Amino acid sequence: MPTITLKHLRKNYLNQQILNLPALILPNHQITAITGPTGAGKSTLLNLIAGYQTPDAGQIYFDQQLVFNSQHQFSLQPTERRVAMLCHDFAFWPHMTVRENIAFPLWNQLPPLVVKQRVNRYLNLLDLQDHQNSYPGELSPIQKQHLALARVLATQPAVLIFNEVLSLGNLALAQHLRQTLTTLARQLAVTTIIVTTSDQVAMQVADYAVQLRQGHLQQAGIAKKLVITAN
Ligand SMILES: Nc1ncnc2c1ncn2[C@@H]1O[C@H](COP(=O)(O)OP(=O)(O)OP(=O)(O)O)[C@@H](O)[C@H]1O
Repeated sequence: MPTITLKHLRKNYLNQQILNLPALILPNHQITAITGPTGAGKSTLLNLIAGYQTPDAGQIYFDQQLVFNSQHQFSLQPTERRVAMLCHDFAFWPHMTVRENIAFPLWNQLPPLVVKQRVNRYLNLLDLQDHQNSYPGELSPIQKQHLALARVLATQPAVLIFNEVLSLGNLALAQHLRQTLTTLARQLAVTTIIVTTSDQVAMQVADYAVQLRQGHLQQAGIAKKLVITAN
């Protein structure tokens, strides 16, 4: 897990400042939660870290490696940052089997035998062996969650990010996904950043928590010591 260091990070939309973080360090804990009410800037921060959006100013480091610097217009692509996002809508390839969905992102990167071994490992981990030749449309909601996790974990990212705010359609399903994700992240030692509106969720699942309010840092520290504030 890299320690993620943000310096003088700013993001505007239409001349309105929506994120302003003079200095923030996300230490190399296993699970970090970014929390705060709607509009606090959580998704924006996640997207800036991942490289899906570009800051208006500032620098981002993963450990000592510079991944973004506004002064030199330098920005590593998300794949170069080895950041992967667990998609809330899962976005499977419907015409590919479960096995093919997990293998597809690996085909251009690894030799066929390694892909096969990697896919077998994650099929086993997520209890999907018996469904490897099924199509995503034939899976239960829980199995779809497991496929989404297997597919993203099989890429072995340096940082896995998940915006659970976008996926709260069904509370029981959302809880299952959060639980499975955090259990696996710890078991596999995958650094994970979860975005949530709930301070309670942050305290339950995370090691470190960053709380935002209106684009500013409210608190950052050990998740269990987060001071819960009214939204
Ligand atoms: N593409 C955009 N254009 C204009 N304003 C935007 C855009 N994206 C986000 N914003 C604004 O930036 C602010 C922060 O948005 P952001 O989505 O990062 O907040 P959030 O904390 O993730 O909220 P939520 O919990 O609802 O997802 C909000 O006021 C939002 O309206």
